[in-house]
Amino acid sequence: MALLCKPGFGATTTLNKEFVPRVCVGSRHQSVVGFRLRPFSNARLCVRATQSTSVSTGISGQFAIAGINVDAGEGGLPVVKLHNKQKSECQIYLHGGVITSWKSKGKELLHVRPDAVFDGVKPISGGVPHCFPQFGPGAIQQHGFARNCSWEVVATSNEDDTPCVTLRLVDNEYSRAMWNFKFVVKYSVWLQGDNLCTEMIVKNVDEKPFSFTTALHTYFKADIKGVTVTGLNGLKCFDKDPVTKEPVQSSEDSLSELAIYSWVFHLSEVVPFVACRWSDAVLWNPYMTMKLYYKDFVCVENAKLDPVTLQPRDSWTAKLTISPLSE
Ligand SMILES: O=P(O)(O)OC[C@H]1O[C@@H](O)[C@H](O)[C@@H](O)[C@@H]1O
Repeated sequence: MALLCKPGFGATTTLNKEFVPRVCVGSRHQSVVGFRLRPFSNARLCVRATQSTSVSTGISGQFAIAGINVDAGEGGLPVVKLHNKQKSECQIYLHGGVITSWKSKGKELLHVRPDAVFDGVKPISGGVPHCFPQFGPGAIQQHGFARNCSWEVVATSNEDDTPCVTLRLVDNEYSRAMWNFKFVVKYSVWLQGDNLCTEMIVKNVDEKPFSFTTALHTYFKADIKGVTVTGLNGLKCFDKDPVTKEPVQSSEDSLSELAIYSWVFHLSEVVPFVACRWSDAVLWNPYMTMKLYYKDFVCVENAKLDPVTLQPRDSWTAKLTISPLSE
């Protein structure tokens, strides 16, 4: 299943037959997909995103401070761990700059695929991987190279029990061989109360313009038999499910709040939402192409699918806050 949703593009839905997996959005697809999809009011995870025009992270400080540790993780790869007094925790691997774990009050909310490799070469499949500078297939490798490059820590802070780390990725020989541009991406991850927050800033430090597409390809832990994703109503959808026979959505609206209802999240209450630079959403589950383990997660991805063009010295910023909603 792959469903790409964009705000404000009119009333039609385009179906693309190239891809095998299936769509599961709400109960309308019940008969197509062959499993039951139902919302659970006591089980909700809200994905919200906020817009920012600022290019400053406002973060400074030493690396090893209270609330922030670095360890050797799987495969001996360096992993940064954040925790706060509200019992939120997360882990970010420098390989790929990927958040592999986010726990709220002891409950894991992200999913790392069982076939994920931690060899420092291939991308780590799961958690919150980057797709940059290309989302999906295209001129360079699928989902770009940022997810299999080594990011560096450039700042840490922990003010008001808000542990934060800022990672940086800059062009190198490997990236320039595929995508011949000089760039800097800064990616900050922090825990604010129960929320997991990120800010991504892409800066053009070249002398020529460049364009990119990008996404945070988030894998949420979920029992696929009991999951519903809401917030996609009214968006134009590009549906890669060859089985779907009719448009998935029909009217115009804007991408606002996305919420995931699943057995796994024993959570409730909606969090307010503000529109974002992550203007698009991608809903994906591999279904039978990964038949051993498609049941345990749903990807709800925050994306920018229309290319962003940056002139020299310009930057682009997008923020995301993911809020578990307590009972
Ligand atoms: O398998 P990858 O490269 O990690 O990407 C995961 C999936 O990402 C989705 O967004 C794509 O629609 C799929 O085609 C792809 O398989």
